[in-house]
Amino acid sequence: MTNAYRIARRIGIDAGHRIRLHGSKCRNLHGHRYTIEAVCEAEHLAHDGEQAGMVLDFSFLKDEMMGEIDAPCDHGFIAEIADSECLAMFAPGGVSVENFIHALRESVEKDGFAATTKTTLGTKLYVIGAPPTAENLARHWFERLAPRIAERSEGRARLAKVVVWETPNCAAEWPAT
Ligand SMILES: Nc1nc2c(c(=O)[nH]1)N=C([C@H](O)[C@H](O)COP(=O)(O)OP(=O)(O)OP(=O)(O)O)CN2
Repeated sequence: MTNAYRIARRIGIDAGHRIRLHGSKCRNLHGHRYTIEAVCEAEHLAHDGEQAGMVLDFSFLKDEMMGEIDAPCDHGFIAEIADSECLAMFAPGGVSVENFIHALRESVEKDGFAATTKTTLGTKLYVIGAPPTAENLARHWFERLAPRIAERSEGRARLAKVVVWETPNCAAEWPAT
């Protein structure tokens, strides 16, 4: 086993979602206080400069988590692109539901997600390509954050995993370690 330093940082967001095909209560529109943890590791600490002695400055890690997760999702609604009944509720006046969902689908196919506030009531909407379970969100946010961590640490650190707690008792992580 290779020795490495590991750091972890958590943020919390509030967001709504539903699990479209769930057989029970999670089909309902509901919300969670999500806790998201990002774990980063490096074989070597920075030798000099403002990050000397660090894998990655905790504040840099927070900046990236806030940009990729908090800004588009906090106090928003996280939906699956296949959940057209749910997405239809967010279509703003003057735009057909078909066109609204088509534009979201194009973004999801191109970028892996769609984020918009051009919705009914200006509600923050974040759309991904899979059901918004803790497992899929952990993988999605891992894929969003990983390149940011590499860049912010000038290649020294890598994202090891993302853990998403949906409730204080239930968590999923990607990748399994
Ligand atoms: N493996 C998964 N199972 C479930 C997920 C998930 O993302 N991954 N999500 C849900 C629902 O979203 C639900 O809101 C959470 O389910 P549950 O644990 O049953 O909710 P509780 O309110 O009972 O949780 P407590 O921690 O006991 O308050 C369902 N399953």
